[in-house]
Amino acid sequence: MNELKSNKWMQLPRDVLVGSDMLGKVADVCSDLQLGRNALIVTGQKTRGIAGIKVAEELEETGRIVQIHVSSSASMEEVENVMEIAREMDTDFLLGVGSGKSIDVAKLAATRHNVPFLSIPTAASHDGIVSSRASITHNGETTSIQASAPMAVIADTEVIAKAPFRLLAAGCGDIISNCTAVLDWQLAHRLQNVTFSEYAAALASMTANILIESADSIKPELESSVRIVVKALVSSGVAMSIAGSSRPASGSEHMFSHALNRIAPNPALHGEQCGIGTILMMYLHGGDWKEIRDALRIIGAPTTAHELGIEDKYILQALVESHKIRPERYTILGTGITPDAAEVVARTTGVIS
Ligand SMILES: NC(=O)c1ccc[n+]([C@@H]2O[C@H](COP(=O)([O-])OP(=O)(O)OC[C@H]3O[C@@H](n4cnc5c(N)ncnc54)[C@H](O)[C@@H]3O)[C@@H](O)[C@H]2O)c1
Ligand SMILES: O=P(O)(O)OC[C@@H](O)CO
Ligand SMILES: [Zn+2]
Repeated sequence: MNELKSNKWMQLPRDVLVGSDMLGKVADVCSDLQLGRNALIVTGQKTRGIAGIKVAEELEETGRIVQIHVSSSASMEEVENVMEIAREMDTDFLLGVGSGKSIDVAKLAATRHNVPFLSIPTAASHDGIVSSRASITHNGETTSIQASAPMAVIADTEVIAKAPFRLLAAGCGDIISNCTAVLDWQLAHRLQNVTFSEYAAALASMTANILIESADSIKPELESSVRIVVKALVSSGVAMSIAGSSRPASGSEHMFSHALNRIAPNPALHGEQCGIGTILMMYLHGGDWKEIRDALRIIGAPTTAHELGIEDKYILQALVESHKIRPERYTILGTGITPDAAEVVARTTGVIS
């Protein structure tokens, strides 16, 4: 079935807060959304101290009962653990406080337990902070599962600016990947009559282009840089909601990143891999891959396998196998590229040397 035809329900966050000291607004947001008394926070080992405890305290001050669960992985087992705790404490809502993994676990557990979910990222490393999808590992395979969109996104720019800059640069890679995702979507529309949304595609492309033009404003430890990136991630998330699919923000470059996650012994960050995937796939599209590479370089995101910390052989293997990741999603990779063609694209773009 056409992956987009059945999706006519656009789910968007109701409240989006981006700015300094926004963690202090969490109780106001819960009151605004009339969220009830029992709250379950899913956070990470590191991010518990960075934001998890502060969020719990803010909620407790307004008389709410709060439980914190520290999650170590984005696995289905963890989602089930969290659902069990949610049942036991009869939680009214969940909060994902931390990086992508904590947010995904909380998002899917909340969806399955049928309660609202708030997304409180401590890093702006990808657009999952706002999307209605959760990337969860099950039996060794990571799949992107449909979930409810967060009721609210609370992005504290002060907290995010203190996170390692590598995470913010990765978020930029995830946004820039909209460039090839939209080209792939247009191609699939022309060749396979896949449903295409002009609005979603225009929003996704515009978001990536604004970020490319602002590349020299993305600097470490600056809240103004964080604001640019978070707004772009929100915008990409809205594009996916309009489309009812990740199509406007995920094409062949994401398939390359997903393939690397399967193949490379130590994969890099999602957004870093997608950024390099965008250079490679833009070359295959015959587009301006140098513009993509230069923007990533200015930002300080990796543009080579060496900077990614992944051996050249895994890059080549991932390129050859990327088309198998999501066979129903037609992209520039078509039915796959040969090992020698993979070597040409990777060497010409300087991804491998
Ligand atoms: N749901 C979606 O639509 C979607 C989209 C893209 C990626 N993902 C998934 O998200 C996950 C990747 O997320 P990620 O890139 O955030 O990586 P991650 O969740 O592995 O986090 C990376 C590291 O950043 C640290 N961190 C976060 N905030 C910090 C801070 N303020 N200070 C110091 N350290 C901090 C974490 O502790 C962690 O060690 C993957 O599982 C991926 O599949 C989901
Ligand atoms: O559907 P996927 O490929 O998981 O993509 C979602 C998100 O990473 C897009 O930026
Ligand atoms: Zn992504």
